[in-house]
Parts: sequence; structure tokens; C-alpha cells
Amino acid sequence: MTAQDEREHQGFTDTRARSFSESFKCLFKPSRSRGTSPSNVTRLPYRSSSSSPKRHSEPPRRSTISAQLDSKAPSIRQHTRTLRRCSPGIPNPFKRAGSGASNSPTRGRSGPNKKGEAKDGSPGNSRSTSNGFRGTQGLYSRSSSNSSCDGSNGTTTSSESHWAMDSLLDQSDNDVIPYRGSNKDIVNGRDKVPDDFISSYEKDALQRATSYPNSLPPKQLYHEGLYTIRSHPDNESLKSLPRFAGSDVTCIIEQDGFKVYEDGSHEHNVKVLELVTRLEKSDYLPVHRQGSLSKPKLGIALSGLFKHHKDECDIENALSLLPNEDGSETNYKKQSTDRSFDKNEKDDSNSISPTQNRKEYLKIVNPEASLGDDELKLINSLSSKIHTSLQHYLQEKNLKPEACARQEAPTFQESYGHPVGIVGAGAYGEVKVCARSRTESDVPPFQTYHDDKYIYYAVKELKPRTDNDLERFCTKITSEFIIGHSLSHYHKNGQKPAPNILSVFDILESSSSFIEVMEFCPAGDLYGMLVGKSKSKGQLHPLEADCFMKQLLRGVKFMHDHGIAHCDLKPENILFYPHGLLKICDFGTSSVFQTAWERRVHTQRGIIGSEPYMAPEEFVNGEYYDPRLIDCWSCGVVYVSMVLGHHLWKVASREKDMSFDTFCKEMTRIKQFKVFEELKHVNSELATSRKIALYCIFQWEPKKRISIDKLLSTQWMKHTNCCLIYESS
Ligand SMILES: Nc1ncnc2c1ncn2[C@@H]1O[C@H](COP(=O)(O)OP(=O)(O)OP(=O)(O)O)[C@@H](O)[C@H]1O
Repeated sequence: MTAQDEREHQGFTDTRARSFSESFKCLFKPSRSRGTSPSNVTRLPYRSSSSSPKRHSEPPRRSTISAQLDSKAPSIRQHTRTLRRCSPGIPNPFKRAGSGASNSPTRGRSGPNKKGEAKDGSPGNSRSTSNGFRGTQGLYSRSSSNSSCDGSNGTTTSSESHWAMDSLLDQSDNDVIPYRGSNKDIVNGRDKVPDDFISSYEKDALQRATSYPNSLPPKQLYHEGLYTIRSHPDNESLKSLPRFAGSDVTCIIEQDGFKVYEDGSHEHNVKVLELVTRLEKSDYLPVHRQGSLSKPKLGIALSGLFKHHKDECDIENALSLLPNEDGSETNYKKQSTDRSFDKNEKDDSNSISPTQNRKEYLKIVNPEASLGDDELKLINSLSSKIHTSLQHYLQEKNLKPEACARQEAPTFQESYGHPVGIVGAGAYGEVKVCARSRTESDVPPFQTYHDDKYIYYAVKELKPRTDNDLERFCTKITSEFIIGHSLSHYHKNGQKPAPNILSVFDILESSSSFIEVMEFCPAGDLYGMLVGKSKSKGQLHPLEADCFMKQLLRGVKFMHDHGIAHCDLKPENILFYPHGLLKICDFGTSSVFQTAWERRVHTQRGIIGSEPYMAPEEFVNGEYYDPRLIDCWSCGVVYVSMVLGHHLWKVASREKDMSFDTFCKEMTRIKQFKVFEELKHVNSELATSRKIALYCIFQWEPKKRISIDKLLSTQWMKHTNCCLIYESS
């Protein structure tokens, strides 16, 4: 680099700091740094979603993103611990608060079968059974996780034995390669087969199914002419796919609907939300007109006392804040011009952006980054509109004083239908599900859940809570929308969208709130899945947890590859499709650590996220940390919660949490942690490789912690059977 370049670069860095504080202010607002002692840490409930009765009394979340510049981003290197003898146990540290459990969608084994499914023991059929299996060949079943975690000595297999899950079928041009379905025929033969036969058979089968290399190559079972159509609402996209109807593959493990077959493949059956099941059965779409304002919080309906909010369901008339695709004026501008909403309002979507102003400095050096020129323009445009509306809100206590006039562009209702129920709630409002009937113009692939009749969207209503909250509110919605939108519309360099990132489609404004439209995940979140597994004490089968972990890590890797760290990974922000496709959602606290104009990664400081999932460095006063490494720690906590059914500790601070202190002491003294040493898996190789990986994740010194990339290359993840086959795996 020449001196001139350096000066320019320096100039650019300064400019970047200025331009971000001006133009990206919503995304780069310094996070609230913690006080002088860990006692300032905000305690968050286990479930930080709406369903928590404490929701409204909770302290506000620290959702701002820090973009403080630090020249020394900590380097990342893999650190492997030698495993030695077991250490004495620690008391079970974590009591699940589960405040939202009662309102959470519960999971069971399976959803109902649907029309158009393959007969004879298709997964659709097996999903509809609750206590066993049905089919024509095998006579074996297995139902307990304990019996499957028997420490047999086989090893697991590579991605050869994967099956493609339904959701990817709709996006067959995506980042995933469909492999085959698993149409397994199993006989519910518990009563017919002697127990000892079952157990010795299963032991062998389990060993075969999880051995390297797989002793039963799936291709041997993969006959032409045996393909069939699995249960999936979108039959059109299935026809082109090879489907496996291997009737002689036996299910050797079954736990809460999760099934592992002797060829090493597996199948998830995450129960769909009751709401969706009901809608699929009904011939019409019920209208859910009640908003939170009209819903009495008391058990008794005092209709006379509760004022009916005039705008309670005006989302159907909401208009998009996004520029039209052809670049013409936005709905927002038309609307505001029509009614002279704000004389001072400027539409700056066409004004000169900081990018143009500083073209000589702002060279794109990192084309992979999610935040580039287009996003900068969108941020400018959106934050200006949101600010203007919020100013008006301050004066009138209404985002829009007049009813939203119908414009030429499609309204919310035309594009997304109407609300049919509530699926959750967050800090700023409810998450509703909207549905509209399918029309002839709706052709696959669809970007959201759908069935034969309807297309579903998740719609998050966002409304400021108090007048003092406006800055935080603006940050939250701009950050959430821009990051989600840019990640889910990532078409730069011809790349495909990531299958594990929730798609964000639109942001609209109604007379009472802002509305974010997203892909709908009909099986709800991981939190609901865990609390619904009361029989298995909230634990997932390790093979199921491994598959989810791999998908989670792939999603996080995608974010990191594009300059974004999630910073609030937790079960509530991990959503599912019924066949196990995992989607990461809620980018409201995500951090942009590298934009298109930067080569280096920015560290940050302050507390972000939810306590049990936060990395220890977040609690160190004033310490700058790499946000990618806090994501890695959170993934580890999520994983352990999936296999243990409870948290390891409430907070990763030695002063505040005895359990975390015990962990640190054990690791310092004997370089082992009893909980990890005792974790069971289906075989010893997987147990060992997973344990090593967990030690690499739970390094309290961030410098020693493994990165997401390296974690994906560990023996554990390499030998984890995942439902999705990724292009680059
Ligand atoms: N696309 C979706 N499909 C299905 N359910 C969803 C979807 N989005 C959100 N939910 C449900 O709503 C809950 C709250 O959503 P989300 O976490 O996005 O809200 P939030 O306002 O960001 O919450 P908070 O800020 O408190 O974390 C989720 O935990 C999930 O159960």
C-alpha cells in the first residue's frame, strides 16, 4: 500500500465512521455498554417471547448494535483439549423457567396425513401414527432414547445416507441438493417379535446404520420405479425428484417422531402448529381480527371497559415502504403526497447517498458482504420514512392519521391475505400468521409455507411501546428488516439464498404499526419443541440434535460469510418446518461486522442477546469482542440445551453463577467437565468427537474458541447426518 493509498484508506476509515454514524445509524448505533459491575446485567427470562406472561414487565432488551472500531480483532484459532478422566459432577445448575411454555405450540410425534401422499408407509403415514410404525417389511421398532444411546461401537456415516426434506423441494435450485426421500415401510410389530430378538437385531442395525463407511450403501436400495411422492403440500415440485420407496429399510430408533433407519438416514416429524392443522382442514380462512389492543388481559371479558381500537386490524390496508421494483415512486410517497401527510417530508430515496458522495473512498472491497450500496440506499430511505412517521406518531399518537387509501399497487391483503391467528409475540408486538388462497398465478417454487389451498406468511407487527423508546424502536425495525431482507435476497455474485435463513419479504406501514412480512414456519420454534417433549424430559435424540446443530451452524456460517453476526441465537429464534428444515430468524439484534467497503472485521462491546446464551466476554466491562465468536458460544449453549433438556448455567459469569464457576474450576483443574464427559451418543466415536468439539466451543477465552467454520469441519460435524445436503459440504 502506498502512502497515498494509506492516506486514502485512513480517510476512508474516518469517512466510514462518519458515514455509518450518519447513514447506518440505525444499524451501527453503539450498543449500550454495561456498567461497572456484572450486577448491571439485565436478566432475561428463559423464554423471551410473547408467550411469557412477564413479557411486559421485562426490562427492555439491549438490542442495539455496536460498531465501535477496534483495530485488533481477536484472531480465532482452534483449541483442542485432551480428554482425561471424569470429574465429579456438579449440581444441575439450571431450572427451566419455561414461562411461555403453556402458550407455546406443543410438539408431538406427527401431524396429520395429507391428501396426495404416497400410500404404504410413506412418512406421511408414519407421521400419523403415534406409538409405532406401519409398513410391510420390518417388524422392529425402537422407542426410547436411552436404548439408542447405548454406546455401541459403530460409527456414523457421511452425507451419502441423507434424505432431502420437503422444504428444499420448493427451492430445488437452492443451495441444497435433493437426494432422496425416505419412504420406509415399517411394521408395528412390537407385539409379534420377541424382545431379545428386537434388541439384538437393533443393536446390529444401529451399528450398521451409524458405521463408517455405511455398510448399507443407500444406492443399493435405490431402485428406479420405486420412487414415490412423499407427503408434501407442493406436489408439483415433487414430481421431478427421485423418491425412494425402499420398503425393506427398517426403523431402528424412534423418539418423539424422530426416526432413524438402518441405512443411516433419518426423519424428523416436528408437529405443526395446531392453528395450521386447523386451517388445513377448514374450507375457508377464518379472520383473526383481534389485535393486542382489543384483547382483554384479564380472564373476564369486560367489553364495555376496553376501548375498541379503531385501527386494530388495519394491517390489511397497509402499504409497502419499499421502492417499487421498477424504481418508480413508492407507495409511501404516493400516499403521503395524496394527503399532504408531512410538508417537510423529503423522499430521499433518490437523493445523493453517502456512497455517491464519497465514491473515491467507498470502493467495494468485499463483494460478499450483505451490506452494500443497495442496502445503504434502502437504509437511508427506510430510516427517513420511519423517522418521519414516528415524529408524527409523537404528535398524534397514530402513525397515520387517515385511513390508508387504496393505491394502484397491491395492498397487504392482496399480497399476503389476512390474519388468521397469532403464533408468537416479541418485544414490540405480536407475530401473526396471514394466509391467502392460492391462485393460478402462484407457481412454485414458493418462498414460504403453503398447502394445496393457501399460502402463509408470518407478519410481525411493530409498534413503539413508549415515547422514550422511539430511537431503540427505529433501530430495531431498520436493523431487523435490512439485515433479514439482504440475507434472504442475496443474489450478488449469482449466489443462492441460504436454506437456513428465514426469508424477509416486505416492510409496510399501517395506520397503527409497522409490519414486517416474513416466511412462515409452520412447526414453530425450538423452544416450543423442547417444552413439548415432556416425555423425553425436553431432550432431543442426539442424532436429531446433531442434524439441527449442523443446520444451525450452516445458517450462522452464511451470515458470517456475509458480514453479519446474529448476536441473539436462542431456541426462540430457531424455527422449523415439519420435516426438520431449520430457519434462523429475528435479526433485530444482529451486528454488521463487515460491510462491502471493508476488509477487516469490527469488534464490538456491550451486552447483546439473552443471558443463558451469552458468551462470558460480553460480561467483561468494556471488553471488545468478535461478534462471530459470541454466536459460536450461543450455538454451543443451544446444542447442549437440546440434548440435556435444560441449560448448563443461567449466565456465563463466574461471579453471578455457581454452575458456570464450577465449569471453569473443573476445566482449570482437570481439563474436563463432568457434564460433557457423561453426555451419551449412539456410538463412542461420535460421543468423543462431539465432546472435543464442545470443549472447543466452551472456551471462555474468545481467542481460544473455535470458529463456526472450523466447527463445521470437526469430525463430529463431518460425520453428522444432516437432512440437507449443502453444495459445499
Ligand atoms: N416466521 C415465523 N414463523 C413462525 N413463527 C414465528 C415466525 N416468526 C416469529 N415466530 C414466533 O414468534 C416468536 C417471536 O418472534 P421474534 O423472536 O421474531 O419476535 P421479537 O420481537 O424479535 O422478539 P424478541 O425481540 O423479544 O426476541 C418466535 O419465538 C416464534 O415462536
